[in-house]
Amino acid sequence: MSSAACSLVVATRNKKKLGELLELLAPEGFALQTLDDFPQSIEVEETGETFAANAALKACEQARVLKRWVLAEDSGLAVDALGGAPGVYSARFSGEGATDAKNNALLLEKLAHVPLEKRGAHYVCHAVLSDPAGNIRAEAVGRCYGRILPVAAGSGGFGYDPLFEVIEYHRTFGELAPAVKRAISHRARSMRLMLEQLRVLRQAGAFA
Ligand SMILES: O=P(O)(O)OP(=O)(O)OP(=O)(O)OC[C@H]1O[C@@H](n2cnc3c(O)ncnc32)[C@H](O)[C@@H]1O
Ligand SMILES: [Mg+2]
Repeated sequence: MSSAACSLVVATRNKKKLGELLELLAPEGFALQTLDDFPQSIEVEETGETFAANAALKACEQARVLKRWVLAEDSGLAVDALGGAPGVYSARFSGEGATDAKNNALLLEKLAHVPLEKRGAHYVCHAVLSDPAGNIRAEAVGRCYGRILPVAAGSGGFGYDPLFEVIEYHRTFGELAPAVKRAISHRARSMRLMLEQLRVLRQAGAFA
């Protein structure tokens, strides 16, 4: 499992997301590489209207270029009072030059007059595994439910985490320990389902 041809490329340009994915996948014994290992890796445009479509674009287009197995995910926040927005636009909610701080500020502004009991939201993570030819070989979806607080709490995680209060804990992912996020987040749930499929594929010799 140690040669480059056997390895799995975890494809994301978001360092915080990459950190979480590596922590979830690394203990499972796969030889993981990142886009930093491939100077020829491309920027994939997220032109899809669904998490599934964008995850497929990120995995399959990169796989065709790299000629490697590629795992990618598209994730985001769906807010009930905003009809599911920002959704697939979560990373670019505040437009050109968006940052986590600007996105959070815009979210608070849009929910300014929404009472606490109507601030339900959930994170979604849709993961896709592509083979080196660019064919989808596995998919998995994970969700995590909570609500958007009117004031940020904590500095852990990334993105909307300081505003996202997790239903099970009544704390935001900004406040909760990384180990909790690793156990119950949308990404954790998606990766648990993906890992089941990765193990089956590995057993069948797919990565050999
Ligand atoms: O596309 P890649 O390169 O993977 O990196 P990205 O940050 O653009 O990733 P997405 O397109 O999947 O958009 C995800 C956005 O959704 C939000 N998001 C997703 N998961 C999150 C999490 O665990 N905590 C906080 N915000 C999250 C955050 O704004 C992310 O930038
Ligand atoms: Mg993106």
